[in-house]
Amino acid sequence: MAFSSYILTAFPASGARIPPYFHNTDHRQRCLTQLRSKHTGLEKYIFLNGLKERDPNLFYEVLLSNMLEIIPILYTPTVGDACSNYSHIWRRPEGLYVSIESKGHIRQILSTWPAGAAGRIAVVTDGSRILGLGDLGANGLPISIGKLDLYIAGAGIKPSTTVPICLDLGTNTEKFLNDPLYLGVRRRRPDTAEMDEFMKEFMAAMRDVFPQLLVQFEDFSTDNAFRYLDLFRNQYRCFNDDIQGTGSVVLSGFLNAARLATADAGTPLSDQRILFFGAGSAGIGVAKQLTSFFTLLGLSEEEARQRIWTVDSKGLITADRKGLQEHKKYFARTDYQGPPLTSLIDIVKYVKPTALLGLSTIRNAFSEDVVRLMGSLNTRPIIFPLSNPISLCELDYSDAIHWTNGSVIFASGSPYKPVEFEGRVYEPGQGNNMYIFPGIGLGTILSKARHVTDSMVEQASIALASALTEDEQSADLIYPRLTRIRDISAKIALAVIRAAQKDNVDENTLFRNMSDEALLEYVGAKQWQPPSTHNVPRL
Ligand SMILES: NC(=O)c1ccc[n+]([C@@H]2O[C@H](COP(=O)([O-])OP(=O)(O)OC[C@H]3O[C@@H](n4cnc5c(N)ncnc54)[C@H](O)[C@@H]3O)[C@@H](O)[C@H]2O)c1
Ligand SMILES: O=C(O)C[C@H](O)C(=O)O
Ligand SMILES: [Mg+2]
Repeated sequence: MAFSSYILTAFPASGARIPPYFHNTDHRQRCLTQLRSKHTGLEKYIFLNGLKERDPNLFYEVLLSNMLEIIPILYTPTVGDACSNYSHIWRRPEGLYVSIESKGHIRQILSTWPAGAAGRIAVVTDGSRILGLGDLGANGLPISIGKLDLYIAGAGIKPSTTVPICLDLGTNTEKFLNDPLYLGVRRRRPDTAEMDEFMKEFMAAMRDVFPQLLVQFEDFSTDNAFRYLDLFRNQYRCFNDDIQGTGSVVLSGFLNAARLATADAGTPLSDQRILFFGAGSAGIGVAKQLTSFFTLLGLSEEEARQRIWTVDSKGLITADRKGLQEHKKYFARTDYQGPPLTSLIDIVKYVKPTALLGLSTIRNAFSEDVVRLMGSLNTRPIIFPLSNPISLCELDYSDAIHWTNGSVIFASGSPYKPVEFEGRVYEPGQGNNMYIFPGIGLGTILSKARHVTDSMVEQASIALASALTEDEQSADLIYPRLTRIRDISAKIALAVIRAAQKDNVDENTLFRNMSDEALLEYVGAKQWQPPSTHNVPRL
């Protein structure tokens, strides 16, 4: 709906109440000025939320033309504040809550969603590990909404086909249970048996109500993230963003980073030694995906595994450790003899990594001595502090540049600003799954892939890595600039569709005979654009 017709619908007989020169002004600019007048990120988030409610098309138009400014508000880092405070800032219903108390009649709850069978993509969280902020319970909904805004802005998914969902299964965070304004059910989280029953009913009901839906699991605590991905990935059209999306985006950045590092050092690409600090769903998801970096170069799975080391809160993960969680076993080292290695600096001295990746939620864990050591071991050290939001990031960009004299190849999970050092401006990368999931979603939806296969995720990664322009390459970037995300998502979608075809999971086989060029054009044409509002001033 154009803005002027929106005004007339929202305020019948408002003709005379619209200021006489309103149409001579650019209302998008007015919105931006109002946004910029807010002092805190949370106030900006609340303002944007109100704008979206008043006029969704205008909201998306403003978002699309100001992505660099607005994405960090709707998404990491500010969405972290929005989640932490959601029970207090809540203003209106904007997503679907499915409560554990609805077990037995989940289908009826899902059927209340207005778009019904039109739903194509749902982001589902249970709020148990929102970013690195822990168990936020029913406050987790904004993460689903923020991801879907990226689907809309970044891939051109039609807003009315998106379904943001928060599963309200209780919380183990005492503070919320004692907060009179807390919006969720007041109970602790269920045990595995009760949660399994709930999840199985939920997924079956989702398919009944939304037959064409792709489900993105988001920010489930690590054990459940792996558990439900394993349980459902061959049965439903679904994927886990923290495991697979993050794996894919980091592989992509790593392909470009390793090329840069080895070109400068004159060493073989396959000589990479990768150290993971943090071994949860994200750390292990990325580590598994990074084995493809080596297998794509012709190494065996076993050789790839040997080039990866993992660290958790107890130190270097070794196979002899008692009670090791299942997901940590694959990368547990069998070749380390000696007392447990617990401090990061000792681990770096022992491993001599070419790359250090952080998915630990520990702020500033990459201390000056660690970063300087990485700089002395490598001509171009690869350091990716990937924990979100920024308040939990392992290393600030400015420190990374200063402590390595500008030699670092850097990507963080949340955005940093460029840094000037000794007369040169350095641009950070953002290694965030937001570059990948919109394209994976778009490709999966268009091809109606029955499942999201490993090769769809891997090809998405390669497509992203190959999307750098000459200009971006000459600036030493490892990810494309975010302003190009729509084009990039279309290219990723193309790669995902081709992989779905190879794996024979594409229910829509119409694209099989189309050339890449024609298919890319088709995908681009499918991307939703907000209908332009009244914005061109009539002067
Ligand atoms: N950049 C991205 O796109 C992206 C994607 C997904 C997750 N993440 C971020 O990754 C982080 C981790 O997510 P997760 O789901 O794996 O969480 P998690 O809680 O399961 O994992 C955290 C890991 O860090 C380890 N750890 C904790 N304290 C430590 C310490 N003092 N020293 C060493 N290791 C320590 C834990 O043992 C665990 O293995 C979060 O901050 C999340 O926001 C980023
Ligand atoms: O949400 C993000 O910014 C990335 C990722 O999914 C995370 O959990 O941190
Ligand atoms: Mg996440």
